[in-house]
Formats: sequence, C-alpha cells, structure tokens
Amino acid sequence: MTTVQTSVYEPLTEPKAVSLAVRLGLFRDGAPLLCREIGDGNLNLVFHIVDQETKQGVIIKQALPYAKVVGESWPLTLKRAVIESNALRTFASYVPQYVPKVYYSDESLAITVMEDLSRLQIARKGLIEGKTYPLLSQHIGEFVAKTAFYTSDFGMNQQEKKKLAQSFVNPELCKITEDLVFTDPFFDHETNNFEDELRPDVEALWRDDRLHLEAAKLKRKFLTEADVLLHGDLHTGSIFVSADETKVIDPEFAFYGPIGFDLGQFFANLLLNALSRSELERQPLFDHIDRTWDVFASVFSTLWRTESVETYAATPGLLEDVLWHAFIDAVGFAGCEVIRRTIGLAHVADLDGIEQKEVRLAAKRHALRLGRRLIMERREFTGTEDFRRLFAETER
Ligand SMILES: Nc1ncnc2c1ncn2[C@@H]1O[C@H](COP(=O)(O)OP(=O)(O)O)[C@@H](O)[C@H]1O
Ligand SMILES: CSC[C@H]1O[C@H](OP(=O)(O)O)[C@H](O)[C@@H]1O
Repeated sequence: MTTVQTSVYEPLTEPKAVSLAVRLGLFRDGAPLLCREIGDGNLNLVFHIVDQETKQGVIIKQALPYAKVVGESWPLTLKRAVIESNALRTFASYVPQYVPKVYYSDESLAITVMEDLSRLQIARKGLIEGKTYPLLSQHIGEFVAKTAFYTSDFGMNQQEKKKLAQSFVNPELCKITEDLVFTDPFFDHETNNFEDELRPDVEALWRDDRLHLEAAKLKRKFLTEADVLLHGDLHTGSIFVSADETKVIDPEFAFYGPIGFDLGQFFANLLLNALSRSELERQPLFDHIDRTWDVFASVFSTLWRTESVETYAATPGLLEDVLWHAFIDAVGFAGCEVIRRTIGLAHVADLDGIEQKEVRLAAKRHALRLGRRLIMERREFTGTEDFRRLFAETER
C-alpha cells in the first residue's frame, strides 16, 4: 500500500488545507481555490477544496487525535487514516465503481486525499427527504458480495489473506463498536443518551438476561470471526448516492470480521429510516433490504462456484451454510445497531429529526421492540420478508 510519511502531524485549518493542496500539485498554478471544512461525522475533519473557475474539487480528510463528537477527553489513534485509505484502495481493486478514488495519503498528517463526490448526496439525507434511489441496494449488495468474497479464504490465497488481515488489525476502532454497538446500550452506561420518557423501556432492556445472552453471542462473533475484510461502519451516512451511482466512503472501522456485519449495519439503517416514515412510505426500504440480500447472495454464490481457491468450496451444502449464517448474523447485528442508534451515544437523524415529540418517542419505542426481537428471533428468520413481519408485529 502506498501511504507516504512526510511531515509532523498538525490539525489542518482551511488555509493550511489549501496550501497542502497546492504543494501536492492537485490544482493548476494560480487556480482560485475555495476551501470549506464540511465534516459532519463523529470523528474527523473533511476539507472540500474547489477551483472556482473549473469547479473541480478534491477532498482532504484528516483524522484528529481524538473523537470529534466527544472532544479531547476521548483520545483516538491517528492510524485510522491509514486504515481508511488502505481500505479504499483494497476495495477499489475489486469494485472501483463503488468507492472514491484515493489520490494521495500521508500517514504522519493522517490524511486521505480523495475524489470529490459532491455531485452525489449522502444516502441518509436523501432517504430522510423521501428519496428512494432505485439502484442503491443492487450496488450495495454487489459491493458487499465482492469485497467479502475476494478478501475471504475462498476468494484469495489463504496465506496472503492472513497478511491482509494483519494489515487491517484495528483495535481502537473495533473497541468503539464493541462498546457502543454491542455493550453499553444493554447496560446502565454513561455513554448512553436517551429521552427521560424512554427510561422504562430502556431499563427493561438492561434487566433482560435473555437479551444479554444473545447480544453477547453476537459480540463474540464480532470479536473472534476474522472471516472477510469489512467496511466496519456501513450505515447510510457512509454512502453517497444518486439515481445511477453509489459510492461507499469512510471505512476507517475496516477490519477482518464476520461476513454478516456490514449487511446488518446497512439493513438496520434502512429500518431506522423506515421507522421515521408513515406506513404507506415504508415499502421502498423493505424492497431495498430484499434486493440487497438477493444481489449479495447471488453475486457471492456465483463467485464461490466459479472462482473459489478452496477445495471444500464444492462440498454440497457448504455455500448454503455460509449464506445462512451470514443472514441470521446480519439480522442480529441489525438488531444491535437499531438499539444503539436509538439509546446509545451516536444517534441518527432519521429518528432524532422527527419533530413531534410523541411521534418521535413512539418511533423510538418501536425501534427498541424491533431491535430486541431481531436479536432474539434471528434464527427463526427464513428470508428478508421476515423484516416486514417483525416490523409490523412490533409497531404497537
Ligand atoms: N469524497 C467526498 N466527497 C464529498 N464529500 C465528502 C467526501 N467524503 C466525505 N465527505 C463529506 O464529509 C462528511 C463526513 O465524512 P465522513 O467520511 O463520514 O467523516 P467521519 O469519519 O467523521 O464520519 C460526509 O457526510 C460528507 O458530507
Ligand atoms: C465516537 S464514534 C461514534 C460512532 O461514529 C461513527 O460513525 P461516523 O464516523 O460515520 O460518524 C461510528 O458509527 C461510531 O460508532
């Protein structure tokens, strides 16, 4: 992987980001450059630099030595920038159509310079506005299938896979997910954040020993199954989209983990959007879940049958077993994500943006019931239509 080390770390400002872009020769001499810091995520700075004449732009993303959402009291490794640029490059070797181009990265400065995707819209924002994006699920299904297969022991040399997995060991970012997704929301932890009115519902989760056992099994999978290279945080805020294009960004949580995790995060964030919509407007979200799974299963199966490097791939029943576990794990992971986005540290605008308090609280109570049953009943799922059934059964 070609990441260079040039300078001593310092957080960029808008003028410094411009100077860096000029120094890197990203723009023609004398170009009138405009720079804005546009980061709206929880962790990093994102500088958008545009040549005002040609309208061509680049993005410089820089990690801060702490989590931006909390502040300097939560130190966080700068190495996540290297993970992010390397993950984007690795994904680009399999699915270049679904990730931004990386132009340059610098480990010391913790920066990734990449393609400006401002022509597209962040999927979460568009979905909140009621847009549907007909190709979103086809593209994400293919993205997950190809990146999962080609980074697995079935799609690449098994010795090379171990080396690749080593280069994506990402303990600090994984710890965030272990805590914020799999642990804190299930206990009375200081990171949790929810409206007082939800306390009885939340305390019921904290007392639920059966739920704790199932959440623990899912967390154990996340901790121990180094199966495929994951994006690691594949929510709808990590996806740029339009009617015909899809680009996955922000893989700083990338690591080798269980195959169902990215699918589960994506399903959950579609469900979180469905929870914010009236009944009549939910169908496109469920259709996206169906199509994501169908495309994933079909592309993954074709690659398995035609390109596998593992002798046992042809063993009758093995592919079906892999797909089945990927699916029920994804259902359980989705349940954890729905719960943590409702009562944990990092919320989503889909639910928090519901203006009427009673409607918002009803949607959040629905989310907690849905999330719990996704976790508890994942093994009874026979297909993606069960998401619709469970969503309806948990409405009241
Ligand atoms: N390649 C890009 N092109 C245009 N805008 C981008 C690009 N990458 C990030 N952004 C903008 O910056 C925001 C935060 O980026 P993100 O990678 O999600 O940061 P964080 O890691 O802090 O969550 C995105 O929501 C988007 O608005
Ligand atoms: C303190 S990190 C919280 C939360 O933020 C990350 O998302 P993003 O980088 O897209 O803003 C990730 O989901 C973490 O769990």
